[in-house]
Amino acid sequence: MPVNADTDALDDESSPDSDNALPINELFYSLQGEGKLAGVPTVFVRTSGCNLRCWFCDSYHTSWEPTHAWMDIDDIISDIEDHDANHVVLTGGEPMIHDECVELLDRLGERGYHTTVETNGTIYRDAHIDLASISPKLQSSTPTAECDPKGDGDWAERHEERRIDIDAIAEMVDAYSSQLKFVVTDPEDMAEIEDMIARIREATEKQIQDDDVLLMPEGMTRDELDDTRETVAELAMEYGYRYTPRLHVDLWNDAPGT
Ligand SMILES: C[S@@+](CC[C@H](N)C(=O)[O-])C[C@H]1O[C@@H](n2cnc3c(N)ncnc32)[C@H](O)[C@@H]1O
Ligand SMILES: Nc1nc2[nH]cc(C(=O)O)c2c(=O)[nH]1
Ligand code: SF4
Ligand SMILES: [Mg+2]
Repeated sequence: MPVNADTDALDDESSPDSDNALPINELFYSLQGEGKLAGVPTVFVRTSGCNLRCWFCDSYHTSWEPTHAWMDIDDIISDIEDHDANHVVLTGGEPMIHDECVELLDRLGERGYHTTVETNGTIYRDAHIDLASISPKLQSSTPTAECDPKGDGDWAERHEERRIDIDAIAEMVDAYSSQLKFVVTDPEDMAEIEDMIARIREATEKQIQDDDVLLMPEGMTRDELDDTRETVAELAMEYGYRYTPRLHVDLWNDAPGT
């Protein structure tokens, strides 16, 4: 049976038919919308289940109310191969909570795919990863009662305890090419970002360049991004970090499968 690193991660009691399966919320072909590879045609594999609960999570049905079908790794690879792309993004939810993501990534690597993993940086795994796209979660992501989409703040304490593991982030930075992609909700986030980058730099053997650090405006829809993107672009110029758009939101708003 697949083992999840976190028992809160999957609320659904359904179980897979085989040992080599992952809970998949969606699999689709689009353009990479975020980060250094924005614009590259990519197949997205979205696992279900997360060890955190950001109030703003744009993938609500992988975290707050996880839904999925179990898919054998063979079938996931076969669906990926139906698309004419050599980039694959493994995302979620939090893909690294699942042991089986290692086999999927290694098999994609053997087939010559470029793999990006979108991760919150709390769990390190040794796997074929061409780009670790690490998005450490700031205090402003915590689902307090005022912003919790379920309205009760029940997850605030667990989220706060788990959201940062500097050693896990440093291990990823040492092992893989990486980018650090911070969701910015407000200029006040910058102090925490600066502090976190200093702590990660101290913990790694690698040089983290300023343009490996990306600021991404918070916003699930074009309207929401209209309120945040310019401020975040100006913060990127002020601090010398890189700005990343949310190209898929600019192009397709919050349409499913984009
Ligand atoms: C849904 S998460 C899945 C991967 C992993 N759990 C993580 O958080 O990095 C994919 C990416 O979307 C970002 N994200 C989620 N909700 C967002 C929002 N409302 N605005 C901007 N970025 C968001 C995350 O920070 C992450 O970089
Ligand atoms: N087009 C597109 N690009 C993305 N890059 C990271 C995404 C994610 O949800 O992890 C994402 C996504 O959901 N869509
Ligand atoms: S860590 Fe990622 S998937 Fe989990 S709640 Fe936050 S944004 Fe959503
Ligand atoms: Mg997304």
